[in-house]
Amino acid sequence: MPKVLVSDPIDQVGIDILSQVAQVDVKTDLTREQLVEIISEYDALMIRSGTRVTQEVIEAGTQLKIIGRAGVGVDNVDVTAATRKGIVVVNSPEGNTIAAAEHTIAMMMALSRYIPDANQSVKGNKWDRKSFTGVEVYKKTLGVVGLGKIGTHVATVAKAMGMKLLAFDPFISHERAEQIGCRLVELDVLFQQADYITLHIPKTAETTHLIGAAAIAKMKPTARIINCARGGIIDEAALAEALKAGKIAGAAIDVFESEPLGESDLRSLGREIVLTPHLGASTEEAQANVAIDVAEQIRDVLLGLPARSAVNIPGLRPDLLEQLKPYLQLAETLGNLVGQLVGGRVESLNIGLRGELATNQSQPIVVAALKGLLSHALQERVNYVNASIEAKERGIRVIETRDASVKDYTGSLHLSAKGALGEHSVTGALLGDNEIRVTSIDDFPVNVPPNRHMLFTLHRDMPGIIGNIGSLLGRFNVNIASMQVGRKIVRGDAVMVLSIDDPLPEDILDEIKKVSGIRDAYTVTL
Ligand SMILES: NC(=O)C1=CN([C@@H]2O[C@H](COP(=O)(O)OP(=O)(O)OC[C@H]3O[C@@H](n4cnc5c(N)ncnc54)[C@H](O)[C@@H]3O)[C@@H](O)[C@H]2O)C=CC1
Ligand SMILES: O=C(O)C(=O)COP(=O)(O)O
Repeated sequence: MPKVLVSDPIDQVGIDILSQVAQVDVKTDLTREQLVEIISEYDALMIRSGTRVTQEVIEAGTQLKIIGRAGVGVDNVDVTAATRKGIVVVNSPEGNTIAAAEHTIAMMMALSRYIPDANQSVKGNKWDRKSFTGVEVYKKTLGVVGLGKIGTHVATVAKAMGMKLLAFDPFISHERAEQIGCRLVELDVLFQQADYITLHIPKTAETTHLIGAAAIAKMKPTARIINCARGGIIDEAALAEALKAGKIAGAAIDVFESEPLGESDLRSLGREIVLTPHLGASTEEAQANVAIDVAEQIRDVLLGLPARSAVNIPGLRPDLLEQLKPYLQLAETLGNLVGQLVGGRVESLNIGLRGELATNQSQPIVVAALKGLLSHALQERVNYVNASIEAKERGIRVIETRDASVKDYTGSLHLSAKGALGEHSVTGALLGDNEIRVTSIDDFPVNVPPNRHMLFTLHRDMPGIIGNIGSLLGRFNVNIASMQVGRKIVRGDAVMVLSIDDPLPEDILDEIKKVSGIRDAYTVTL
């Protein structure tokens, strides 16, 4: 039974799903050293934002197949290191959207009405009404930085509260922003005009310290900033300084440069700051959502199925994945086949997408073909995660061509590989019931289902060859399951494709090559 380590607090519903297929160990207080020490026992790791999955952890995780982040941000995972090792990293892109957006609105209101300090005052047996006169958000301008899933929900709710909306997001169109009711502006304009600024962007090199002294200097003295996205997008020292000096009116912060928050000037500020310990996703509903979402993906991957929200498998959107699954299988099979026909090092792979396939997103198909191509050499070390990197590192040139006009099958795939030992091509298509058919070998037409063990010959189309090969295999007790010949012209060159029940030993292959009229012979194991 596979083993899953859960190293952050996860809703029980997720543990229950995992327990159906794996031994689940919940250990939420591990030190970095302890994690590195035990991770080699595990096939999967399930985390939230608390566990740092460093390169060291990934290197030590020799059995790891998947890292599941029960939430959105994967900045605590070295995704590059995981990708290199073929470890799938999955998250739950939508499970906590509402929770994070509602926390943002709660923070905005708490900040505007000084609720945390007023609450503390009453609990401290005071009845102070003077110190907590707040401000309304109605008719104020909210600047949303990052109009993705959370930013959009925040904007929608804020609009219903009567706020005017500005947004900055270089990856969103004006039309999309308008649909949400936001005016898309440059960041400086947002800084200058907004009464409230809320951040909903990932932390990247570009967004680190996006809000520092220079940005704050552009803001209104009445501006209030909310960060429920990621620590480090705000320069905390500059923020504390600006609040102390009254350069802006307030800040509500859920996420910090270093978590848990250590000694910080932010702690010593008064009612102008509201701090929560990374609670954006902490609702019962969100925790159930993300636990189910990620546990199901871990379960699927452990069962050999694809994950629906892998962050390091390029181009595999869940809806597309479902639609493309049979074609991915086709691409992988043909990649594997052509890779073995070429043998040795492959220099280039031409991928021809025809018919319906030419109109689809090609990246997953390309990845599947590369996975197949490399699988003979790399076995289980290559998967959908690292196939592109492995191919690139081997210097394999990938060329894609599309031809939607080919109509012989709904969609067909033509792979042509060139290597140090020669060049070969295969074409394949799916029948109505998604059964794979190889429809050409080296441009000779055939119609064969792939078989675990196959023998291909290139020979002169002349009487006696088929009989000779048949009796030679018979002599060596090799059972033929099916046989087909493809030729372009009578008495020209031809290919023979034999499905055989057992692998063909090398010495028999050498015998076959000696048969008169045989130009070449290849065995393939799929
Ligand atoms: N406090 C908490 O507990 C939680 C925090 N989060 C964080 O909230 C953030 C947003 O999450 P989602 O809305 O789900 O992500 P998303 O991917 O749907 O949206 C992010 C948006 O940021 C935009 N963006 C990227 N770089 C940008 C830049 N340099 N300037 C402006 N816009 C940029 C993207 O175009 C995208 O529209 C993430 O950092 C996530 O980790 C998410 C859930 C809970
Ligand atoms: O989903 C995210 O990005 C979050 O920040 C939530 O973090 P958490 O799972 O609550 O540690």
